[in-house]
Amino acid sequence: MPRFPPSPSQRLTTPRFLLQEDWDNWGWVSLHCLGTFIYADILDYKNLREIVVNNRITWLVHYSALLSAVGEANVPLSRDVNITGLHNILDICAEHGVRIFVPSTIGAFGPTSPRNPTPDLCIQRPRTIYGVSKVHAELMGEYYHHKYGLDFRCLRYPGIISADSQPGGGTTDYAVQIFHDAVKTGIFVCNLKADTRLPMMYIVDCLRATLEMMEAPAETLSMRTYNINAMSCTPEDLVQEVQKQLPGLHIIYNVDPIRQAIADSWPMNFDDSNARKDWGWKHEYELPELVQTMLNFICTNSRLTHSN
Ligand SMILES: NC(=O)C1=CN([C@@H]2O[C@H](COP(=O)(O)OP(=O)(O)OC[C@H]3O[C@@H](n4cnc5c(N)ncnc54)[C@H](O)[C@@H]3O)[C@@H](O)[C@H]2O)C=CC1
Ligand SMILES: CC(=O)[C@H](N)C(=O)O
Repeated sequence: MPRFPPSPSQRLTTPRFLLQEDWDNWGWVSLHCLGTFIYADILDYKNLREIVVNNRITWLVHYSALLSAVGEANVPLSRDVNITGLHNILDICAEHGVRIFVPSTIGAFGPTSPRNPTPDLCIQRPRTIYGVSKVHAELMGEYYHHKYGLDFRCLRYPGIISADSQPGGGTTDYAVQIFHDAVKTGIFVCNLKADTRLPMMYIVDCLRATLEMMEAPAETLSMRTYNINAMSCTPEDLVQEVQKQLPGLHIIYNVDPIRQAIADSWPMNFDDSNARKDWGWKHEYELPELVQTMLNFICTNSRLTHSN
């Protein structure tokens, strides 16, 4: 078990040298203690440009966004953050020769896309402002690549499951919340139907995929935007796996119609064969390992919190 919080010398370690067990145990928590953090508004173009220039940024990973469910609750803010914010970032990167990674999502597809499986190239007509903004990001990034030579790279993530932060207002939030509630109260209220199948991935695989795609030689990339996948599961599958460890877990299904409609329009299975072929993508975590790792992390953290 790594020391937490990391010592000053550990803080100097770059993410690339973190051990697998560090990721498993502390994940982003370790990363949080490694670098300089500057609060910035993605809509403040001048300030962002100053940060990029003053810190000699060469790679920009652009994660700021409003996710699918919160986006539907505030369309103007979502449009500003997800679309205007992206424009700011693309312009700064193009102007200063900065390479850029932007995550897209299964939410970039819609009810008219093939859902089982969903390939990289097919109809994309999402019905959420989140999905529309992500299709826009994919197309704008690819356009800047062809027009200005911007090194734009993009992965469409499935629902990402991680233990060290609270879910951010997405349709796949249930798959994170279940672990916290299972450990804290033993009761979980699920806002999607038991048989809603969606692609999912553990955060460690997601971060590794991101780094591998960013490091892939340009000539291996036949596309600038790739699907990546690990597993595909329903709330029922997840509940059964968690109950193997915590048999007392009680589930109540209380479906949220907005989230359910979004989930019903998203891919059930994600075809990531191009990522596997072009730059060797391979996931490591299947559902049983994911559940075990999540429960270990949350139980250890809650024991530490109670003993402090
Ligand atoms: N978590 C998931 O399952 C998936 C996430 N993604 C993408 O990964 C990225 C990160 O997602 P999460 O960490 O889950 O979401 P999150 O909601 O936890 O984080 C989004 C971040 O954006 C920041 N933000 C919002 N408005 C801002 C502004 N005006 N200026 C600067 N920052 C602002 C928020 O403070 C927050 O830290 C997003 O682009 C999302 O679309 C894609 C697919 C799946
Ligand atoms: C899959 C995503 O993009 C995100 N977690 C959401 O549910 O909005």
